[in-house]
Amino acid sequence: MATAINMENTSVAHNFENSRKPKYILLFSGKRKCGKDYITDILHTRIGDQESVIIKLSGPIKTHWSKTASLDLNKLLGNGEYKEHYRLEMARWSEAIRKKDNGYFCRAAIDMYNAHDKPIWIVSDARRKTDIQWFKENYGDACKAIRIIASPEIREQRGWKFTSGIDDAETECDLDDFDNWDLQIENNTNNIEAALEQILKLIRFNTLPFFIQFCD
Ligand SMILES: Nc1ncnc2c1ncn2[C@@H]1O[C@H](COP(=O)(O)OP(=O)(O)OP(=O)(O)O)[C@@H](O)[C@H]1O
Repeated sequence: MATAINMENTSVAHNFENSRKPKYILLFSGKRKCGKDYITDILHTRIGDQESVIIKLSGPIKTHWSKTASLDLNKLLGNGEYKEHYRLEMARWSEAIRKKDNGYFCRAAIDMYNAHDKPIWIVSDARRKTDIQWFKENYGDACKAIRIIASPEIREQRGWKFTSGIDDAETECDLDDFDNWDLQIENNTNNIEAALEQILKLIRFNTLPFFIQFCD
């Protein structure tokens, strides 16, 4: 699903201090090809564009890095040699930034997807404990951590193939032993209605008009 991206705004979260707090932040995580994009796209459609926005924490990394290192952003966004050539360097660069400031890419992504005035943020790719920690430190109980689980067989049917260096990397494994999920949902079948219902229940989203549901 196309999500509005502010490609021009590659500076980090100037608006952050003044931004309104969202009512809910749904932090999705799960192994590759478990269906994070699939479920969050449908959820976003169900809740609506006025009330929700999808935030990809990986979104700003390439834009920021291409600026910093004076590289061709379009080539980095593609699937060719160019991206592969710079992959490791980019990973090192982003890791160094994260070590200094674990909220850097979270704030940049919030800005990039123009999330500030949407009450529900759907973060589709939490990968590290520090991602969840940063949101919880800044937004408290508004945050709900959701783990999507699919069996290895189903993930393979969806195109996953174990790749050393990716599937055994920190980005893929850091949340494997996280034990504070607000919700864990299975996504092994084509029917995701029950899963959607559980997620919507978590944020008490129902068919009442939006302004009534979210009045304090
Ligand atoms: N419940 C489902 N029913 C039908 N197709 C699904 C379902 N869940 C996921 N898929 C399909 O499986 C594939 C992988 O899903 P998706 O891209 O959402 O996974 P992901 O977790 O975001 O993967 P990655 O971590 O690699 O980005 C997609 O083609 C998607 O349409």
